[in-house]
Amino acid sequence: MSRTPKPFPPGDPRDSLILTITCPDGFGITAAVSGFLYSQGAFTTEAAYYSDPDTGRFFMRTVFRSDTPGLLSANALRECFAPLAERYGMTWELVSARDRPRVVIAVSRFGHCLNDLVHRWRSEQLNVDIPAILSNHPDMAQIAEWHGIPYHYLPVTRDTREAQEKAFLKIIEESNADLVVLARYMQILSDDASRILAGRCINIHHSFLPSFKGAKPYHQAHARGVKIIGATAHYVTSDLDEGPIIEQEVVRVDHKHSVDDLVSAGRDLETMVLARAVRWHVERRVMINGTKTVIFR
Ligand SMILES: Nc1nc2c(c(=O)[nH]1)N[C@@H](CN(C=O)c1ccc(C(=O)N[C@@H](CCC(=O)O)C(=O)O)cc1)CN2
Repeated sequence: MSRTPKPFPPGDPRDSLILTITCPDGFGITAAVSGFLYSQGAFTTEAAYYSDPDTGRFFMRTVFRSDTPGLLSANALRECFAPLAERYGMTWELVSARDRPRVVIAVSRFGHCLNDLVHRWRSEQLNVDIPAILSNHPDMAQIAEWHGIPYHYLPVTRDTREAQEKAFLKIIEESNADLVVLARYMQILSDDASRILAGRCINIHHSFLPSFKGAKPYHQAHARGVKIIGATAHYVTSDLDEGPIIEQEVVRVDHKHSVDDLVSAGRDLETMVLARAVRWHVERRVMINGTKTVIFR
């Protein structure tokens, strides 16, 4: 099939398919994938690769138009691509940019991250659906009600922790959630919950990890006399605040800042960092690489 090199007419970027791949590194991977896409009549609009010398893993993200003449459907492409993927030991995913991941948000008493994410959803900055908001406090119910999102108040005490988490997970399952966001949700998930949600639960920690893990990081930072504070979005694992980091941001502080001043200075960092992490995750730009991540921004 001969084609004169000419650009494909511009269209809606949401009429695209996103192929993400990770596999053991080696020769010919990009050629094999690009050759496959070319043979299928795909018009590539974005491609990124990373070869990690430490882990010997290769990472690839390719975006191509889904509306080129003769291109197979996503399901048919998946069937055709599977043998090649098998040959290279690929872990891969092919999704449509039009897909709207279902995101359940969990919050406790600080609503700035929740409010920011819901606003970004409402203003179509985030191509997601939010089927539920969960909380161990009633404080944020009005935000949910205003936006017509079901709010599940799941109070927790030391004695009810196990039952509360069971209810938490049941709502996530019944919501068919693709992603869970802990938007300042101040409860530690059990090892079981962390395993169930592995790779699809993002937490915003209000410090520049690995400094000041755990509870009250601003109090810890103030006591230490730090000159910067930060926020970190990371995947949740059973090791508290040690999951693969997705995004971080920092701001300068000094001796004049009280703990409350640190909390205020950190608030906008937290919302910005979490919003970036959620957007990159739903756009399939984040790939887990052992204890770290590769981010194709
Ligand atoms: N399994 C995991 N669960 C959670 C993680 C994680 O990385 N792995 N991140 C935390 C968020 N977090 C800091 O960002 C955090 C939240 C809560 C605590 C904590 O000590 N909580 C106390 C109760 C506090 C309260 O009721 O106000 C507790 O759970 O006993 C530390 C760090 C979210 N979960």
